[in-house]
Amino acid sequence: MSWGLDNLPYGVFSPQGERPRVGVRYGDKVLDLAAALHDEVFAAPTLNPFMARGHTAWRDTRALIQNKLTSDLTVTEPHLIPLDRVRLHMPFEVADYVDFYCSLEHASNLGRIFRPDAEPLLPNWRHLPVGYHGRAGTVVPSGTPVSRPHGQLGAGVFGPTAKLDIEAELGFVVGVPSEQGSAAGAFEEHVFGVTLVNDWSARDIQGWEYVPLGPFLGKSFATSISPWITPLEALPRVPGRAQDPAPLDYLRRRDDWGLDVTLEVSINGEVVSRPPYRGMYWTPDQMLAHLTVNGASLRTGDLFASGTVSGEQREERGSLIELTWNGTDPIKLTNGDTRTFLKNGDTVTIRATAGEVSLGEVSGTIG
Ligand SMILES: O=C(O)/C=C/C(=O)CC(=O)CC(=O)O
Ligand SMILES: [Ca+2]
Ligand SMILES: [Mg+2]
Repeated sequence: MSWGLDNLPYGVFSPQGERPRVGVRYGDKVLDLAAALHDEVFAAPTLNPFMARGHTAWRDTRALIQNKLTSDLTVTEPHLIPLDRVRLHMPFEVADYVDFYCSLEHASNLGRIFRPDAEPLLPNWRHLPVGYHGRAGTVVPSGTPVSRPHGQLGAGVFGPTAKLDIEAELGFVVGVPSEQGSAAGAFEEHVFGVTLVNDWSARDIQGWEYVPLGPFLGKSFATSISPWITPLEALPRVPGRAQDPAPLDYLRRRDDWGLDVTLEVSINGEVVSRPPYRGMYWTPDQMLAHLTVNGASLRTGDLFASGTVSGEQREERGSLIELTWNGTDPIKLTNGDTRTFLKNGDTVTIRATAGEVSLGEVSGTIG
């Protein structure tokens, strides 16, 4: 069965007329954890209090749920609610949101497009995972409509963006906070799980505003995440991609944190790309080490995303600016339509799987 015992992602749901609370997805049902486990932490309308409990509690709870769904199934059955009878909500309260730029292929493609006369990769790129601070307050759950942003598109030009784009990414959710000091080597201790991220981007606003401080209003209007947070334990890990030059010691990989996840991007129901996470140059443990190396502390609910996932092939690119080469080479859809950037009414859905494990989907319609 899909969404089986090896999957069990966490989310926040409410049956009609009832209060939002924490549940686990099992098949096409959601297990009401407060009722099934008699633990008030799951009566909260966000995952934050449970995520703050830490790695041992996460592991024990997962084992307990697996047990409730097998040997104790008759007792548990009444607490399984069909998904079509519930609403899904924002799964956690986002503390800070940071976005990295970890795909070598994506960074090279964007360099070629934005800076055609320079080397595609900037000199720092292979030495550190480049990132920027995003806007936590505009991270929204899947299904939230996305309004086309207005802004400056060039000198003296103001209007709606003509280059509304997507970025298919994985996001990592921090459960356990840290005091000032590096969290290098402590990924499993701090990071609770993984969500899907669509980092909507207005390329014309971005291209005009971003020098020299990086993305600002071109990306801060909305960032969508999937409703189910997949525990790290559910995800198959693989060795990270080889790195040249060898990174500094604080960025040295102490473990295999490559993740064998394949994303799938659809526009109006038609698949346009399948970006492979496995080939990402910088791995999640390196992002966490870099994020904290200056002493910055972590809070429960911090979200750090991988940056756009793009592979070597055209049909593996995780943004429209790459898929259409900044609009010069439109995508042809099977109904005869073409797309450069998004039109009003378009729905973009990003799904992801890791073997048998589904990470669900994040979807948004341009309204
Ligand atoms: O290279 C640039 O100037 C711009 C890069 C991006 O827009 C990418 C970004 O936001 C990070 C990512 O998603 O990889
Ligand atoms: Ca991004
Ligand atoms: Mg964004």
